[in-house]
Amino acid sequence: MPKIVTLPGDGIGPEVTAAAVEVLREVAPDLQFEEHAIGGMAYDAHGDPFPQRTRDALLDADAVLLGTVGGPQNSPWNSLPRPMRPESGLLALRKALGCYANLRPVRVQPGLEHLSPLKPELARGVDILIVRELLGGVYFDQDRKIDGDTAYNTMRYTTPEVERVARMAFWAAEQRKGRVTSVDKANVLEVSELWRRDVQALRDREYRSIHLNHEYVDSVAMLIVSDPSRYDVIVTENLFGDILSDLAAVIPGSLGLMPSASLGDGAGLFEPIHGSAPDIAGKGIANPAAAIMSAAMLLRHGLKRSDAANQIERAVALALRAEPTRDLGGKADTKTFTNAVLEAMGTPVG
Ligand SMILES: NC(=O)C1=CN([C@@H]2O[C@H](COP(=O)(O)OP(=O)(O)OC[C@H]3O[C@@H](n4cnc5c(N)ncnc54)[C@H](O)[C@@H]3O)[C@@H](O)[C@H]2O)C=CC1
Ligand SMILES: CC(C)CC(=O)C(=O)O
Ligand SMILES: [Mg+2]
Repeated sequence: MPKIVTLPGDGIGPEVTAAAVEVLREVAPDLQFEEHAIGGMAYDAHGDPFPQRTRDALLDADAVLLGTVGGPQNSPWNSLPRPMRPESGLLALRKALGCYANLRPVRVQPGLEHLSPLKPELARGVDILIVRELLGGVYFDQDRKIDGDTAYNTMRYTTPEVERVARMAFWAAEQRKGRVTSVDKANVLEVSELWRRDVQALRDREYRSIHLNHEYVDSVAMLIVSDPSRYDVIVTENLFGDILSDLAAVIPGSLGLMPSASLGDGAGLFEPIHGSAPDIAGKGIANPAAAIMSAAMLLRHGLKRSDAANQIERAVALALRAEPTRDLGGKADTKTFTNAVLEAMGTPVG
């Protein structure tokens, strides 16, 4: 009986996680769920955004399903010492799980081109996988400080860190169209120079069947939305990947359509890429599709149950076709959309 640790967190996290769990219970009744605290609500309840009890629960987990963390801009959480803030709890969770590769698919399913603000001929068939390095760069480096009118953070990578995430990107590309674009800022940053050198060397040594090119992050920010079909797999460092993937959410039409899987040393972590959306939290209108599709990624990557994952993804596409959520200009709210997905799972294929 696989054990799934759920961490609903803050804001819309509990709303979208409840929807994802409902769908998982339907396709995989043998799963055992154990809910724990993370983020701002964990700080309020236990004085720690990543409490020891949550940490302990991960030890025998087969997979972790996360909602979102963080409060609105005026939240008292934002005045806490940085290690006590909700976002620090999430970073500590990722580190504890050793999830160094964050897979963020950007797909426009057939028949859903109309949800994209892009011209249909640009949106049609888009299928990009962004592989974001998740445990390094400015988010984690301890060489950081704010002192009076001076502050700094450090973007640092080592060859082993670059190679392990690049390997994940090459592995994914082998099962796709065989193309990897490595994204950096090597014209300005030494850390990007190392990144580019190491990704190229690994490709030349071990992945000669993969077509690898290198592009600058500023140019990719333009091209990913103006010519998305040029990309198959994108691999990039932590901060660039965070920003590019939110930008890429424009392609399917909403952040609410962007799931993710974070893989690495042990149990995988599965979470929507969006934040806690304080502007809509508690209203019952959050789009749960990203969380539900993250649950599908949990089944595929965490439990090796691809059939069940495909069933969920197909049902989400059918539900979106029938009635999109508010963020996509439709009328469905969290509950009606989740019910539509559950109903579509019983619909015969074809
Ligand atoms: N993985 C995580 O838990 C993340 C947490 N955050 C945190 O979330 C909080 C809010 O951050 P924001 O910058 O406002 O980003 P956000 O992603 O929470 O929201 C950006 C915009 O997208 C909308 N949105 C996001 N997800 C949606 C969904 N499922 N359905 C419908 N609309 C959706 C929101 O309503 C908002 O207008 C902050 O405290 C931030 O630090 C931000 C990003 C990731
Ligand atoms: C720590 C998170 C708030 C960073 C983020 O925006 C993300 O992982 O998508
Ligand atoms: Mg982000």
